[in-house]
Amino acid sequence: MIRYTKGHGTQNDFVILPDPEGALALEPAWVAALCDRRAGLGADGVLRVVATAKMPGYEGDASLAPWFMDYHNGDGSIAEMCGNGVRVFARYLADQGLAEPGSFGVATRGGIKTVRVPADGGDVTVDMGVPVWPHGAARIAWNGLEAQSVHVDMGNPHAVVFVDDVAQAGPLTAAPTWEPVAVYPRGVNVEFVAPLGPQHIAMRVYERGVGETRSCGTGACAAMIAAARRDGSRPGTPYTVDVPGGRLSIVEREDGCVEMTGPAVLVADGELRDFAVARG
Ligand SMILES: N[C@@H](CCC[C@H](N)C(=O)O)C(=O)O
Repeated sequence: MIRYTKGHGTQNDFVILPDPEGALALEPAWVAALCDRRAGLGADGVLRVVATAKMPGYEGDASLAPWFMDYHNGDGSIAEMCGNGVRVFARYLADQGLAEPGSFGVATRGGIKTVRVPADGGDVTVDMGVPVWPHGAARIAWNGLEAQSVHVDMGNPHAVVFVDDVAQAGPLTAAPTWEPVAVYPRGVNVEFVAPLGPQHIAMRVYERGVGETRSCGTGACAAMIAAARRDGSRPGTPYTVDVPGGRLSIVEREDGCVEMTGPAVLVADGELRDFAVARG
């Protein structure tokens, strides 16, 4: 039996799989079956909890971040970073006694992220590092519409499209396309961003490897950076990003790092049966 915990950050939901020895082989089809909302547990992605020292290919200093967040999208593909995921992962480590509440490092494919987990169960903050902006631009097409995007790299790629109202994005049931194709050789997450007030934006997202989700932490940071550049805001100016699943507070610090704060909730613990059999 494989133990799991289910959690979410602003309704971007994850199955957390503790695997300290790195013994589980997460085949893409198995991950996709687990994340299937009818035949599986259902989730936007999987967070495997592996001791950093046991993570093949990881070359960083495991003493700085003893736990590695092995993130997989709901379709089984692997992404470099997940901003909501790392906050939920940090909550899990503190909840399980694998890390002391307070400030600690989490190893990810996008480098070590420093998180702050309050002991009282309050919102979790993550230092997302320095965004790369602008990193090219593309013409995004979706639902018969087209617009120019701003590319912001948060460790993973984001195309931010400004609209007057996020409802204009329409039903995001199919992946947006882009031209020139070479701008995003590994695919891209597309954020639709509309103003709500001073330093306050709304965002909907079509996530690479998932589809439309209720929130995306790296996407919210990319949206905030694109909006702050467009507004001419100075570092240190806090922004509020409303997503369908809740609210995130984001600030670009004076040192250039982006800090994101929001809820990180654990909702259930359980044991998995054999999904290969259950699905067949
Ligand atoms: N939901 C995540 C982002 C997950 C990865 C993304 N779909 C990608 O493929 O880059 C977040 O909260 O950042």
